[in-house]
Amino acid sequence: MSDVSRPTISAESPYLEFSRAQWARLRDQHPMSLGLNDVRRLRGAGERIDLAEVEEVYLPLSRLLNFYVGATAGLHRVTSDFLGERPEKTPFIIGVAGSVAVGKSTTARILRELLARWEGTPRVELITTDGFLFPNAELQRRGILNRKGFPESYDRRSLVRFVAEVKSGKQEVSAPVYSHLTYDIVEGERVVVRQPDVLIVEGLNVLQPSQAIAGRRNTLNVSDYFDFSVYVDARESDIRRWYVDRFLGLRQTAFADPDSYFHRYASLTDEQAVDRANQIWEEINLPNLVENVAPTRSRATLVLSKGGDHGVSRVSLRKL
Ligand SMILES: Nc1ncnc2c1ncn2[C@@H]1O[C@H](COP(=O)(O)OP(=O)(O)O)[C@@H](O)[C@H]1O
Ligand SMILES: CC(C)(COP(=O)(O)O)[C@@H](O)C(=O)NCCC(=O)O
Repeated sequence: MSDVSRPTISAESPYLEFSRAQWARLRDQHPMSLGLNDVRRLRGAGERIDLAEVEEVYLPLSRLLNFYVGATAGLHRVTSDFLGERPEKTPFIIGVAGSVAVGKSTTARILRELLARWEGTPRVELITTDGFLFPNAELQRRGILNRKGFPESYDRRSLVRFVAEVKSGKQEVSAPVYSHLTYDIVEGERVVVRQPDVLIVEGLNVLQPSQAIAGRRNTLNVSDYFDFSVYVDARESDIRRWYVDRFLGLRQTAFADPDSYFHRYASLTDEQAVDRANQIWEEINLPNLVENVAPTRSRATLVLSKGGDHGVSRVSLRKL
């Protein structure tokens, strides 16, 4: 008879499958709760997320990640010993992937706050891959301005170089910045990362495998540097609804700003806005999800499957 308290293991899948209740129970086995400071930090970051969700899903995940960080540091130590080298501290790199509007940024920000509370990882930096999109002028030159978010819209070489430099322990590494307001790379602005304990790299395509390109020697992809990766998953119909809802909300916030690239959307009626959001979804984000993002799900170390209210209903963890 199967034990409902145990995760499901199947010979065909490389994952252990936890129901929400099974995952949440891990918290009791490894006592942990949010302190007042954690709650303050999360609230300060402006997340609308339910605290029970944080306690039951993200807190155990952050604890597990903290164990992985410790174990990976141990592996680096024995390797350095073996090679007779002086051990150097190597940042632990986490990738967060998934569709537009599935909640990658929210997940990444929560993990950042929670990870920073555990011993050994007080310095957690977060970078989003949109900073590595080509500037609009370059996308236009290549005829792919309507392909933002597709793999070819990114300067993948710069992204890989950025992560490789952080991982190699370089003192200061900087990345370009993307503005959702101007819909373009911000000229002259950089975000600087200084030897973090953990770097979270969040973006649509971060789990893409490297592709061997004839005549090119260095074909590594950013995923080759990950120590752990999370894929945030949900039904397409739910993600589309979250996308449309976010678009409707942006009319009162970002679109209302006269500097916004999409200022013209601020005056759309509800019906017009829903139509426009659905159109963008169907022409850009859905094809990208189907062709490029979803196929990378099976490469993740952990998959968070969400229900229609953003609550995580299942957690799949790759077996060791
Ligand atoms: N765990 C969550 N609980 C409640 N709302 C969420 C959660 N995650 C995301 N959202 C909401 O869903 C929308 C998309 O989330 P976001 O993190 O911006 O997605 P992405 O970075 O994948 O485009 C936003 O409106 C966000 O507030
Ligand atoms: C900027 C994005 C490509 C996401 O980039 P990411 O941070 O995942 O690299 C995406 O949010 C976007 O703007 N897509 C274009 C279509 C749209 O407006 O939804």
